Amino acid sequence: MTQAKLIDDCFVLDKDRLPHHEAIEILKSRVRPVTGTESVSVAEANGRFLAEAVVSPRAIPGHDNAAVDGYAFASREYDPKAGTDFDIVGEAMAGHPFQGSVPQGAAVRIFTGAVIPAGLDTVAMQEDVQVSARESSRRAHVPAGLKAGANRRLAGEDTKAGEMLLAPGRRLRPQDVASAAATGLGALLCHAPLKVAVFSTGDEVLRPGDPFVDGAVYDANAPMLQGLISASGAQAVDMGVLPDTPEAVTSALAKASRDFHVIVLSGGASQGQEDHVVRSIDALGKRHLWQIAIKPGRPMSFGQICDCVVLGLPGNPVAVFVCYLIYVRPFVTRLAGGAWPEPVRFPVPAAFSQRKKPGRREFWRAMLARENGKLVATKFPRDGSGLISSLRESDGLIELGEDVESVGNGDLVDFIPFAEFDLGQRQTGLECLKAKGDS
Ligand SMILES: Nc1nc2c(c(=O)[nH]1)N[C@H]1C(S)=C(S)[C@@H](COP(=O)(O)OP(=O)(O)OC[C@H]3O[C@@H](n4cnc5c(N)ncnc54)[C@H](O)[C@@H]3O)O[C@H]1N2
Ligand code: MOO
Repeated sequence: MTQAKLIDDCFVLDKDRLPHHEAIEILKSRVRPVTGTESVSVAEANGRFLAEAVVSPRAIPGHDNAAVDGYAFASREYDPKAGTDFDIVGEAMAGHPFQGSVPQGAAVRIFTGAVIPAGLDTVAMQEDVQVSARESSRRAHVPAGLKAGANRRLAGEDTKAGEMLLAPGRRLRPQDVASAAATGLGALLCHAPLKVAVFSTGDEVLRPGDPFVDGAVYDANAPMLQGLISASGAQAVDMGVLPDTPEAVTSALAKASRDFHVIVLSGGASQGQEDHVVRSIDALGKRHLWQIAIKPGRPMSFGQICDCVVLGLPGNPVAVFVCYLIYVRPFVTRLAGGAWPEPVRFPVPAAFSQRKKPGRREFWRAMLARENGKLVATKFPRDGSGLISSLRESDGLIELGEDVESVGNGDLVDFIPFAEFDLGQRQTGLECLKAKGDS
C-alpha cells in the first residue's frame, strides 16, 4: 500500500507563493504619503518626516570669525619668517564686535566666535603670543610661522545662502534639525504623524499583567509592534486583543478603518478555521496580497478598507518582527511621508554552515562576533518562529535569496544589523565584542 505523503513541511507550497520582490513591488506601487502637513517647531521636528525642502536663507557662518581665542591681525603686515609686533587696539568678543577701524600695524584681542574686524584676516592663538606693556599701550608679539588666514572661519564655509539643506521626505535626525535651526528657521513644515492601530488576535492571548490561565500566552506582539512603529516615526495606538470570531474581527476592523491610516494585526493570518483576518479584509475591502514565499512570515496579508491600509501579520513573534522590518516598516515610512528606506546589507563571512530550502527568501537571526580580529556572523542556533529569545540575543538578520541552497563556513552573507532599522544595538553584543577584542 502506498501511503500519501503528509505535508510535514509547512513551506512545501512555496513555489505557488508570491516571490519577495513581487510583494515589495506591490507594496511600493500601492503607496504614497497619506498624512496632511503641519508646521512644527524646530526642536519638536526631531524624528518627523519633512514635507518641504529646507533652503538656507543665509550664509553660515554669517561673518568671518575667530576659531580660537587670540589676536587678530592683517597678514599683509606680518612677516612669517621673523614674526611681527602689533599694537593691541581693542577687543572683539562673540556677540560684541570690535567697533571702529583698525589702524595700520595694529591687532585686536579676539575671542572664539567673534567677528574678525574689517581689514584683518588671521588670528594668532593666545598661547603663542607674547604680550608686553609699553607706556600706555600693549603690544602683541606674533611669532613666525603663521599662514595667512590661520584660525579664521570663513563666512559661508558651512552653508551658502540659498543652498538646499534638507529634501522633503527626510526623517529628521538631530543633526538635520541642528542644520535647519542654524539657519534661523523656527519651524519646519512636516507631515502629520501617521496613526497606526495595533490589534492582537487570538482567544489564547492575555494582556501582560493579567493573571495567568492554563493554555494562554501573554501578548508579546502588541508591545513589540508599538515599539517598532514608534521607531519608524509613526504613532501606534494599542487596540487590545480580538477574540477568534469573524464578527469581532470584522467589526473592529470596520471601526478602526474610519479612525486610522493603518491597521496592523498579529495572529489569525493563516488558513485555520479560527483565522479570520484575511476573510474580514475580503469582506470589508480589497486584499492585495497574501502568502509570500519567505520564511518566517509567509502568511502575511496586505489590503485596504476604503483609505485605510490593513497589514495582517502572523501570530508568531519572530514572524511579526521580521515581517515588520522587511515589509511593514518601509511601507509605513512611505505612507508617513518618508522615502522607501533600504537597509544596508553588509557582506560578512559566515561562521557556520547550514542548508537552506531553495525557492523562498529566508531571514535568519544572527549575532556578530570577532574571530582573529575579523567580524563574522553566527546564526542563532534554533529556528523556531516563537523564540523571542532569538530576537533578544541577535544583532541582526542574514538575508538569503531564493536561489541559495546552503551557506558554508566563510561564505559572505548579507547581514543587516538591527541598527539599520533604527533599533539600536544589542549592548551585551558590544560588551562581548570588547571582551573578545582583537587579541
Ligand atoms: N496547517 C498549517 N498550519 C500553519 C501554517 C500552515 O501553512 N499550515 N503556517 C504556520 C506559520 S508559518 C505561521 S507563521 C503560523 C501563522 O498563523 P497565524 O497568523 O494564524 O497565527 P496564530 O495561529 O494566531 O498564532 C501563531 C502562534 O503565535 C502565538 N501568538 C499569537 N499572537 C500572539 C501574541 N500577541 N503574542 C505572543 N504570541 C502570540 C500563538 O499563540 C501561536 O502559538 O501558522 C502556522 N501554522
Ligand atoms: O513563517 Mo511562520 O511566519 O514561520 O512563523
